[in-house]
Amino acid sequence: MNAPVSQFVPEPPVVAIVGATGVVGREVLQCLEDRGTPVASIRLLASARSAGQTLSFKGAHLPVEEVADHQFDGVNIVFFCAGATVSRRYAPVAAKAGAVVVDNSSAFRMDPTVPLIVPEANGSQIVPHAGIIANPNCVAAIATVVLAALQRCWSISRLNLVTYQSASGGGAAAMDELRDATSAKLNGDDYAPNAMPHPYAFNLFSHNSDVDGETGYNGEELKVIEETRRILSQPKLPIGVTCVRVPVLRAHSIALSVRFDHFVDVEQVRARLENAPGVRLVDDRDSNHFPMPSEATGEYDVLVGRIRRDLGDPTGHTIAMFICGDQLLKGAALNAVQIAETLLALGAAQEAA
Ligand SMILES: NC(=O)C1=CN([C@@H]2O[C@H](COP(=O)(O)OP(=O)(O)OC[C@H]3O[C@@H](n4cnc5c(N)ncnc54)[C@H](OP(=O)(O)O)[C@@H]3O)[C@@H](O)[C@H]2O)C=CC1
Ligand SMILES: N[C@@H](CC(=O)OP(=O)(O)O)C(=O)O
Repeated sequence: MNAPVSQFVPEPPVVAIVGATGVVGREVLQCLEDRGTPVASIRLLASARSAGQTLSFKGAHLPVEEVADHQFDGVNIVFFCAGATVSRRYAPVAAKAGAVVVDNSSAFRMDPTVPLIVPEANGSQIVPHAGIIANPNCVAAIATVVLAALQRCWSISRLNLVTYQSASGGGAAAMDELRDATSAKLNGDDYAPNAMPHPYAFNLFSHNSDVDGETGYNGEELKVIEETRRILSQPKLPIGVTCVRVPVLRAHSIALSVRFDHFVDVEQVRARLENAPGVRLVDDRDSNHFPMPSEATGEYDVLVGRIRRDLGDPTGHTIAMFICGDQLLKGAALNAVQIAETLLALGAAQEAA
């Protein structure tokens, strides 16, 4: 699939966001502004439904236009945030026009010619002239920030994850549904689920992706397994995972058990994570204060705590922990912007050489 563009990304680049009106697209725009990422100009693209709207960037009101092939002419970096179907249709067009594509969808993540990147884990795999770079599934992205830090010290032999995924993982429509269904329930009104398959207010349910009839795993779980293996470069790593949708508006949580090849001291794990890039320790046993979605929301770092030996493994080789990350940021927009910033740094280094 990948036909790498030949030139380096210039600084400041011309940027486009496809799906700019969605929850991820809006966060990409906000991240670019908040981080002061160099940008020459920005083209905001979405479906015909949103053409004519405006979004604000650094105090200016920028128009949203309908995506079309010609919109990628002269663009250096395109963030795709509009789902796999749109990425499959337009990402090759953008790459062919000379842009580097940072794709938030699942369309190309398992294509061996497309790098699948979490900068803290495998950022060194970013090549300055890649045509398409894939941004992972949000659970895989958040988990691998923590796992890569551990993997650099100790070899990992097995993983088990249980997720508690927020409405924001389902996009703007799922967030609206959680708000509206909760308000209806509190008012004693009926509410028919629409964006989600089950009642969302004061309830939780197995992740809303399709279930594979043979394995019993749903699509989200299979993505977490495949993508985590790929990012960690451990293609056969045994991983068990159960993904659950919970009535939290924003930020995903993960109960994670990591089995190592040998005995690892809990304090060493804590010390390692305390100094890991993109990670913040929230691990206060005395006050029972551990990671929570309410405290992860809006944060760039992944919060980690409840670090303890997993008593379910009689060998003592397994460490359990609890993680919360704002998946609209580290699981999507922030990760994508970090990839773009790395491309700019590589281009600048090349120019200086
Ligand atoms: N939400 C999350 O936590 C994460 C999401 N992702 C990925 O990011 C992508 C976007 O998700 P999210 O922001 O949550 O979704 P939203 O539903 O909030 O937004 C979807 C966006 O895509 C646009 N869009 C839809 N159809 C088309 C089309 N035919 N042509 C052009 N634009 C279109 C919409 O535009 P319009 O307003 O005009 O309808 C809107 O801007 C998906 O690929 C998702 O898998 C990845 C990691 C995490
Ligand atoms: N992982 C998101 C859904 C999503 O956007 O997944 P992906 O980017 O892997 O298609 C969720 O919470 O449901």
